Amino acid sequence: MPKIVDAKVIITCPGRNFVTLKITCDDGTTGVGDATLNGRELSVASYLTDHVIPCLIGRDAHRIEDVWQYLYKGAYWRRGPVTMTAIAAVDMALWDIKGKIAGLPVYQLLGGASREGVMVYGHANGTTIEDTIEVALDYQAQGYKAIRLQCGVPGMASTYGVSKDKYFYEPADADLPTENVWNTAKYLRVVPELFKAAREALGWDVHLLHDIHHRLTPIEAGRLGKDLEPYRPFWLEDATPAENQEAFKLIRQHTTAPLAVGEIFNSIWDCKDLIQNQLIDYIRATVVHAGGITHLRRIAALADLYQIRTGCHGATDLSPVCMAAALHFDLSVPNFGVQEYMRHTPETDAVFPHAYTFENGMMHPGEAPGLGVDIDEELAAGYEYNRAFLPVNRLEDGTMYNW
Ligand SMILES: O=C(O)[C@@H](O)[C@@H](O)[C@H](O)[C@H](O)CO
Ligand SMILES: [Mg+2]
Repeated sequence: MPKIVDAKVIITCPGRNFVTLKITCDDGTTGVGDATLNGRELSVASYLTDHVIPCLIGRDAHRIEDVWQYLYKGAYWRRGPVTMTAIAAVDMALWDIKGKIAGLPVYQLLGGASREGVMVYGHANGTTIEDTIEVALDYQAQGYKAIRLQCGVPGMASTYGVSKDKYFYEPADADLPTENVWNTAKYLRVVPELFKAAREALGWDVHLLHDIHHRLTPIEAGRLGKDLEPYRPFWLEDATPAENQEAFKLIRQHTTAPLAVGEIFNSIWDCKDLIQNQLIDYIRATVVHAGGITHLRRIAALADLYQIRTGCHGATDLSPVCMAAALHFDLSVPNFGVQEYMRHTPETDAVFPHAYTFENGMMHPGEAPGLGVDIDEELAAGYEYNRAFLPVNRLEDGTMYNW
């Protein structure tokens, strides 16, 4: 059996911070796992270094399920983004090792391909509706079958999802949290206009998505969903903060717009009621923040009972290691919906050489044994950690709000 003899945490910052766990076995096989938690990277690095790695040394790397249960139940303090991101990194690395030793890409170990490729969605954003449509047309020309639309809000200095750079969106933009300002009424006026213009420019053969980013009350989300129904949104994401899973009942009473939630969920318990009461249509939990491939498969299996599909988070603050693992999961899971794909910069891609490919709106993890991704430690060492916080958000009167 491949015994774990070493494990280390690599922190690198090729334009943004990434945390990677690398596990080494006595036969020399190594595996990598993404452990990046945007704005809280060092918490996960410490959890791994100080509390997880000492317990890994000497264990059988093939015992993925037992290691998962050991790290989950053995922590006593269960769940939470830091704990579950650390467990996810170990899980990804062990699947990587198992695939390499078996000489198979991880998707083959998960039951093989259930489809020819993974449909992904890109991010079209712009200060104005016109700017956003222009970028969306470019994504359509690149072959994307699904495009997320986020535009600026007249009268607001900034809003979620709109960046200076139209193709690379990194919200963690300062050494201390940037203060954003929010006005729901202004936002609710512009989004229906955006979707109307998008359907006129892009037609009906492309999926259009939108991320509300936790900023509406349930009834406001019901209002927006109703306003967007004529434009057939593929989904409305994070319509309202999901700590109260019941809140989605109120949204469901008012709109048939499909709902997607879950990128900030870290376990099946966060989404169990949403799934069992069919309050959502897509579950966005990810490999890196929801306990790895092992746990995400359980979430997807529960969702499948209720015809809910996967729509994994895939922002640039999830590293190429997570993207590779996600694509193996996406290729195999029966109730796949769509995969978010915010391209990484060439700088990041150079640090994380990978086998996955993009072509004509679809992605594939490749046939390399394991996850088909690695970290170039020499290159990584050249990028010092650079503290960066996600912004905070306030209403115009100064009231703290959801970012
Ligand atoms: O759907 C998304 O991709 C967003 O919600 C993310 O950009 C999110 O804001 C970041 O991943 C937070 O780090
Ligand atoms: Mg989101």
